[in-house]
Amino acid sequence: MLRVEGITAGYGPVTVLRDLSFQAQPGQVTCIMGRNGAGKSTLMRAIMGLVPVQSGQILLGDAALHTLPAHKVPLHGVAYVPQGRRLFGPLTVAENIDVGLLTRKKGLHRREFVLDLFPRLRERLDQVASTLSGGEQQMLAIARALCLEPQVLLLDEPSEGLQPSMISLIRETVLRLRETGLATLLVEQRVDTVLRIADKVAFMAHGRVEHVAERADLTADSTLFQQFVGV
Ligand SMILES: Nc1ncnc2c1ncn2[C@@H]1O[C@H](COP(=O)(O)OP(=O)(O)OP(=O)(O)O)[C@@H](O)[C@H]1O
Repeated sequence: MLRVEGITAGYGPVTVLRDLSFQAQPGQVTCIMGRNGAGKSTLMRAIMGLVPVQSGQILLGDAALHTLPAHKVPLHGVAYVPQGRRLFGPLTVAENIDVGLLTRKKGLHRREFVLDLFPRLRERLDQVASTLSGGEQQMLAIARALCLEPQVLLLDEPSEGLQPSMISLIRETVLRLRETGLATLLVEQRVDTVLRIADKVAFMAHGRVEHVAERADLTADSTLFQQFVGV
Protein backbone atom coordinates (compact mmCIF):
# COMPACT_ATOMS: atom_id res chain seq x y z
CA MET A 1 0.00 0.00 0.00
CA LEU A 2 1.17 3.55 -0.76
CA ARG A 3 0.85 5.73 2.32
CA VAL A 4 1.24 9.48 2.17
CA GLU A 5 1.38 10.78 5.71
CA GLY A 6 1.13 14.45 6.56
CA ILE A 7 3.41 15.75 3.82
CA THR A 8 4.29 19.37 3.29
CA ALA A 9 6.01 20.14 0.00
CA GLY A 10 6.48 22.92 -2.51
CA TYR A 11 8.79 24.85 -4.74
CA GLY A 12 11.52 26.81 -2.94
CA PRO A 13 9.80 29.22 -0.57
CA VAL A 14 6.32 28.40 -1.97
CA THR A 15 4.48 25.72 0.01
CA VAL A 16 1.91 23.92 -2.14
CA LEU A 17 1.05 20.72 -0.23
CA ARG A 18 0.14 21.18 3.42
CA ASP A 19 -0.12 18.29 5.85
CA LEU A 20 -1.56 16.09 3.10
CA SER A 21 -2.45 12.46 3.80
CA PHE A 22 -4.11 9.61 1.92
CA GLN A 23 -3.55 5.97 0.98
CA ALA A 24 -3.72 4.01 -2.27
CA GLN A 25 -4.43 0.27 -2.03
CA PRO A 26 -3.28 -2.48 -4.40
CA GLY A 27 -5.97 -3.54 -6.88
CA GLN A 28 -7.74 -0.19 -6.55
CA VAL A 29 -8.08 2.94 -8.65
CA THR A 30 -7.74 6.04 -6.50
CA CYS A 31 -8.77 9.20 -8.32
CA ILE A 32 -7.47 12.61 -7.34
CA MET A 33 -9.83 15.48 -8.10
CA GLY A 34 -9.61 19.18 -7.40
CA ARG A 35 -9.71 22.57 -9.05
CA ASN A 36 -6.85 24.01 -11.11
CA GLY A 37 -3.96 24.79 -8.82
CA ALA A 38 -5.16 22.53 -5.98
CA GLY A 39 -1.79 20.76 -6.09
CA LYS A 40 -2.67 17.47 -7.86
CA SER A 41 0.39 17.42 -10.14
CA THR A 42 2.61 18.60 -7.31
CA LEU A 43 1.42 15.62 -5.25
CA MET A 44 2.46 13.25 -8.05
CA ARG A 45 5.83 14.97 -8.36
CA ALA A 46 6.35 14.77 -4.60
CA ILE A 47 5.68 11.01 -4.64
CA MET A 48 8.26 10.67 -7.44
CA GLY A 49 10.86 12.69 -5.52
CA LEU A 50 10.73 15.51 -8.06
CA VAL A 51 9.54 18.05 -5.49
CA PRO A 52 11.26 18.02 -2.09
CA VAL A 53 9.14 16.86 0.85
CA GLN A 54 9.75 19.21 3.79
CA SER A 55 7.91 17.16 6.41
CA GLY A 56 5.80 14.03 6.66
CA GLN A 57 6.52 10.75 4.90
CA ILE A 58 5.68 8.71 1.80
CA LEU A 59 5.86 4.95 2.34
CA LEU A 60 5.51 2.00 0.00
CA GLY A 61 5.88 -1.26 1.90
CA ASP A 62 9.20 -0.95 3.73
CA ALA A 63 10.52 1.81 1.46
CA ALA A 64 10.52 5.43 2.64
CA LEU A 65 10.15 7.04 -0.78
CA HIS A 66 10.54 10.61 0.53
CA THR A 67 14.13 9.84 1.56
CA LEU A 68 15.16 8.63 -1.92
CA PRO A 69 16.63 10.60 -4.80
CA ALA A 70 14.20 10.84 -7.75
CA HIS A 71 16.06 8.30 -9.90
CA LYS A 72 15.67 5.62 -7.21
CA VAL A 73 11.87 5.92 -6.80
CA PRO A 74 11.00 3.93 -9.96
CA LEU A 75 13.33 1.15 -8.78
CA HIS A 76 11.02 0.69 -5.80
CA GLY A 77 8.06 0.05 -8.09
CA VAL A 78 6.45 3.43 -8.72
CA ALA A 79 5.82 4.44 -12.33
CA TYR A 80 4.71 7.89 -13.46
CA VAL A 81 3.08 9.22 -16.62
CA PRO A 82 3.19 13.02 -16.32
CA GLN A 83 0.90 15.45 -18.10
CA GLY A 84 2.30 15.94 -21.59
CA ARG A 85 3.65 12.35 -21.68
CA ARG A 86 7.37 13.18 -22.12
CA LEU A 87 8.13 10.49 -24.67
CA PHE A 88 11.43 10.26 -26.50
CA GLY A 89 10.00 11.84 -29.65
CA PRO A 90 12.75 10.96 -32.15
CA LEU A 91 12.88 7.31 -30.99
CA THR A 92 10.60 4.59 -32.30
CA VAL A 93 7.84 2.88 -30.36
CA ALA A 94 10.07 -0.17 -29.87
CA GLU A 95 12.98 1.97 -28.65
CA ASN A 96 10.76 3.87 -26.17
CA ILE A 97 9.61 0.53 -24.77
CA ASP A 98 13.18 -0.75 -24.57
CA VAL A 99 14.15 2.30 -22.50
CA GLY A 100 11.30 1.48 -20.11
CA LEU A 101 12.47 -2.12 -19.81
CA LEU A 102 16.03 -1.06 -19.03
CA THR A 103 15.11 0.87 -15.86
CA ARG A 104 14.31 -2.26 -13.86
CA LYS A 105 15.99 -4.71 -16.22
CA LYS A 106 12.71 -6.30 -17.26
CA GLY A 107 12.81 -8.62 -20.24
CA LEU A 108 10.82 -9.97 -23.14
CA HIS A 109 7.97 -11.26 -21.00
CA ARG A 110 7.15 -7.75 -19.80
CA ARG A 111 7.50 -6.37 -23.34
CA GLU A 112 4.89 -8.85 -24.53
CA PHE A 113 2.58 -7.94 -21.64
CA VAL A 114 2.54 -4.23 -22.55
CA LEU A 115 2.20 -4.92 -26.27
CA ASP A 116 -0.72 -7.29 -25.61
CA LEU A 117 -2.33 -4.49 -23.62
CA PHE A 118 -1.95 -2.08 -26.57
CA PRO A 119 -2.10 -3.99 -29.88
CA ARG A 120 -2.01 -0.66 -31.74
CA LEU A 121 1.54 -0.19 -30.52
CA ARG A 122 2.54 -3.65 -31.68
CA GLU A 123 1.42 -2.62 -35.19
CA ARG A 124 3.59 0.49 -35.01
CA LEU A 125 6.84 -0.73 -33.43
CA ASP A 126 9.04 1.00 -36.02
CA GLN A 127 7.12 4.27 -36.09
CA VAL A 128 8.81 7.34 -34.61
CA ALA A 129 7.00 8.35 -31.40
CA SER A 130 6.54 12.00 -32.40
CA THR A 131 4.47 10.92 -35.42
CA LEU A 132 1.94 8.93 -33.35
CA SER A 133 -1.54 10.35 -32.74
CA GLY A 134 -2.21 11.89 -29.33
CA GLY A 135 -4.02 8.77 -28.15
CA GLU A 136 -1.26 6.48 -29.39
CA GLN A 137 1.34 8.64 -27.65
CA GLN A 138 -0.61 8.31 -24.42
CA MET A 139 -0.72 4.52 -24.88
CA LEU A 140 3.04 4.49 -25.43
CA ALA A 141 3.66 6.62 -22.35
CA ILE A 142 1.57 4.22 -20.26
CA ALA A 143 3.20 1.19 -21.88
CA ARG A 144 6.67 2.54 -21.17
CA ALA A 145 5.75 3.19 -17.54
CA LEU A 146 4.32 -0.33 -17.19
CA CYS A 147 7.60 -1.83 -18.40
CA LEU A 148 8.82 -1.24 -14.84
CA GLU A 149 6.30 -3.80 -13.60
CA PRO A 150 5.29 -1.26 -10.98
CA GLN A 151 3.25 -1.77 -7.83
CA VAL A 152 1.94 1.78 -8.13
CA LEU A 153 1.11 3.69 -11.33
CA LEU A 154 0.64 7.46 -11.28
CA LEU A 155 -1.32 8.89 -14.21
CA ASP A 156 -1.72 12.66 -14.51
CA GLU A 157 -4.80 13.46 -16.62
CA PRO A 158 -4.20 10.76 -19.25
CA SER A 159 -7.46 11.58 -21.09
CA GLU A 160 -6.71 15.26 -21.55
CA GLY A 161 -7.26 16.30 -25.16
CA LEU A 162 -8.20 12.81 -26.37
CA GLN A 163 -11.24 11.81 -28.42
CA PRO A 164 -13.98 9.68 -26.81
CA SER A 165 -12.82 6.33 -28.26
CA MET A 166 -9.33 6.88 -26.86
CA ILE A 167 -10.73 7.95 -23.51
CA SER A 168 -12.69 4.70 -23.23
CA LEU A 169 -9.64 2.69 -24.25
CA ILE A 170 -7.60 4.28 -21.49
CA ARG A 171 -10.40 3.62 -19.01
CA GLU A 172 -10.55 -0.04 -20.03
CA THR A 173 -6.80 -0.32 -19.71
CA VAL A 174 -6.90 1.09 -16.18
CA LEU A 175 -9.61 -1.42 -15.27
CA ARG A 176 -7.63 -4.33 -16.71
CA LEU A 177 -4.57 -3.26 -14.77
CA ARG A 178 -6.60 -3.10 -11.58
CA GLU A 179 -7.26 -6.82 -11.97
CA THR A 180 -3.51 -7.44 -11.88
CA GLY A 181 -3.33 -5.91 -8.40
CA LEU A 182 -1.81 -2.60 -9.43
CA ALA A 183 -2.49 0.44 -7.25
CA THR A 184 -3.40 3.25 -9.66
CA LEU A 185 -3.43 6.89 -8.74
CA LEU A 186 -5.27 8.87 -11.38
CA VAL A 187 -5.59 12.64 -11.62
CA GLU A 188 -8.85 13.01 -13.50
CA GLN A 189 -11.23 15.91 -14.10
CA ARG A 190 -13.94 14.01 -15.96
CA VAL A 191 -16.78 13.05 -13.64
CA ASP A 192 -18.06 10.31 -15.99
CA THR A 193 -14.66 8.61 -16.00
CA VAL A 194 -14.35 8.87 -12.23
CA LEU A 195 -17.80 7.38 -11.70
CA ARG A 196 -16.92 4.44 -13.94
CA ILE A 197 -13.51 3.50 -12.69
CA ALA A 198 -12.77 4.97 -9.25
CA ASP A 199 -12.75 2.76 -6.18
CA LYS A 200 -12.05 5.83 -4.12
CA VAL A 201 -11.79 9.58 -4.77
CA ALA A 202 -9.47 11.90 -2.89
CA PHE A 203 -10.79 15.45 -3.26
CA MET A 204 -8.07 18.09 -2.97
CA ALA A 205 -8.30 21.76 -2.14
CA HIS A 206 -5.62 24.22 -1.05
CA GLY A 207 -2.88 21.61 -1.08
CA ARG A 208 -4.68 19.11 1.16
CA VAL A 209 -6.87 16.06 0.71
CA GLU A 210 -10.03 17.51 2.20
CA HIS A 211 -12.32 14.53 1.69
CA VAL A 212 -12.04 10.88 0.66
CA ALA A 213 -15.16 9.32 -0.86
CA GLU A 214 -15.73 5.62 -1.48
CA ARG A 215 -17.20 4.56 -4.80
CA ALA A 216 -20.57 3.69 -3.23
CA ASP A 217 -20.92 7.23 -1.89
CA LEU A 218 -20.65 8.92 -5.30
CA THR A 219 -23.33 9.67 -7.90
CA ALA A 220 -23.29 12.07 -10.84
CA ASP A 221 -25.21 14.64 -8.82
CA SER A 222 -22.92 14.34 -5.82
CA THR A 223 -22.38 17.74 -4.24
CA LEU A 224 -18.73 16.73 -3.76
CA PHE A 225 -18.03 17.30 -7.46
CA GLN A 226 -19.66 20.72 -7.25
CA GLN A 227 -17.78 21.56 -4.08
CA PHE A 228 -14.30 20.44 -5.13
CA VAL A 229 -14.28 20.54 -8.92
CA GLY A 230 -16.98 23.08 -9.71
CA VAL A 231 -18.95 20.92 -12.15
N1 LIG B 1 7.64 24.70 -10.85
C1 LIG B 1 6.85 25.45 -10.06
N2 LIG B 1 7.37 26.50 -9.37
C2 LIG B 1 6.59 27.26 -8.55
N3 LIG B 1 5.25 27.02 -8.33
C3 LIG B 1 4.71 26.00 -9.00
C4 LIG B 1 5.46 25.17 -9.89
N4 LIG B 1 4.62 24.22 -10.41
C5 LIG B 1 3.41 24.46 -9.86
N5 LIG B 1 3.45 25.53 -9.02
C6 LIG B 1 2.33 26.09 -8.25
O1 LIG B 1 1.82 25.08 -7.40
C7 LIG B 1 0.40 25.19 -7.30
C8 LIG B 1 -0.22 23.84 -7.62
O2 LIG B 1 0.06 23.49 -8.98
P1 LIG B 1 -0.27 22.05 -9.57
O3 LIG B 1 0.20 22.03 -10.98
O4 LIG B 1 0.22 21.02 -8.64
O5 LIG B 1 -1.87 22.07 -9.51
P2 LIG B 1 -2.92 21.11 -10.20
O6 LIG B 1 -3.95 20.82 -9.16
O7 LIG B 1 -2.24 19.96 -10.82
O8 LIG B 1 -3.54 22.08 -11.29
P3 LIG B 1 -4.08 21.81 -12.80
O9 LIG B 1 -5.41 21.14 -12.64
O10 LIG B 1 -4.18 23.19 -13.35
O11 LIG B 1 -3.06 20.95 -13.50
C9 LIG B 1 -0.03 26.30 -8.25
O12 LIG B 1 -0.26 27.46 -7.49
C10 LIG B 1 1.18 26.47 -9.15
O13 LIG B 1 1.33 27.81 -9.58
